[in-house]
Amino acid sequence: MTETSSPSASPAIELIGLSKTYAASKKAPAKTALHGIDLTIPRGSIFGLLGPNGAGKSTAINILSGLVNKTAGTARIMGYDIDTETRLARASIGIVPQEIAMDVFFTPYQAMELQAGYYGVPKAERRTEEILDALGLLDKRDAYVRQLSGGMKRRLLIAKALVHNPPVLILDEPTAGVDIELRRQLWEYVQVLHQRGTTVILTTHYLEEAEALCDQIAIIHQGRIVANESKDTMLSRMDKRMLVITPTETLDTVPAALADLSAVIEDGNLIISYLKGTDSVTGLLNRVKDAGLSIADLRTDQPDLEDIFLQLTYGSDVPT
Ligand SMILES: Nc1ncnc2c1ncn2[C@@H]1O[C@H](COP(=O)(O)OP(=O)(O)OP(=O)(O)O)[C@@H](O)[C@H]1O
Repeated sequence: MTETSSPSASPAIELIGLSKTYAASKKAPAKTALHGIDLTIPRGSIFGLLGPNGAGKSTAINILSGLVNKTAGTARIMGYDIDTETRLARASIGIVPQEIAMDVFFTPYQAMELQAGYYGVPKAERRTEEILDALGLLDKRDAYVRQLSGGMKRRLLIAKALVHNPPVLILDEPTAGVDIELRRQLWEYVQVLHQRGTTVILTTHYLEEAEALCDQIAIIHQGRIVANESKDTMLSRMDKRMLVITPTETLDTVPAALADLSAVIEDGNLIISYLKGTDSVTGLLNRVKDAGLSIADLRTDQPDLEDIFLQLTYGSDVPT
């Protein structure tokens, strides 16, 4: 194994031209799940990888964990190439899977010890009790996994992913189907890991979760990265507002006098996009009146991360 990279200067994750095409089977034609994606995840970030079902998130994660072979491109974890420095790359990452599939005949303590053995963590360096304690499972250390609640099993999955103290932790849909209290606990623990310097990557369908936790967000859609920016930049798109005007007479097209505005007609309403703090709503209303429209009703709408997400992934009707 050659170790030519310079891990200390490298990002936590670096994907360059990463592609995956699943081969055709009797039941389905070949499917390209990733179209040469480039993605850099900085060290120490809490990074949200968002995308609708089937976008390619699991494929990307499974390539990093070695479950799926890529078709082309390069993937590095903490600077270690998954092809040429496989062992170091694997040791650098912990993955908490979506599915709760566990051997029910082990206790949490035994499950942790087995996992530590799998990663070759020497007995003296194991932190089994410390990790179980951090995840609120110490009092269940000797219970059978089958006796644990769904939330406890999920926490045990996180505990197992931490046995080798990986600098990068990937949580695949960590709070799907989890109650509010457990979600809050998991969020708190993610913050603790973050404060300790762990790079945390999470996939989630809950945009609220990404908004609360992540400092950087990438959106993947049909195997392509369609946005990748800091959360603040993504949220600053929210300076955009929509002025929704219901005219007294139904409109089919934007009046020519308003053609220079960012405006569309939807369900007979005139929707004008503007920037809060930059454009004057009074000025816009005067323009509308000068165009000869009389206003029956009006309101302003604010896009949120959900709108931005839909706009980027479904070409939704949020005006830009
Ligand atoms: N083993 C496989 N064989 C063939 N096609 C696959 C395989 N695994 C995934 N795909 C296809 O590749 C595409 C991407 O799937 P992937 O599971 O990576 O998406 P995802 O973003 O993780 O979705 P989800 O949020 O539903 O888990 C989908 O069209 C999926 O049907």
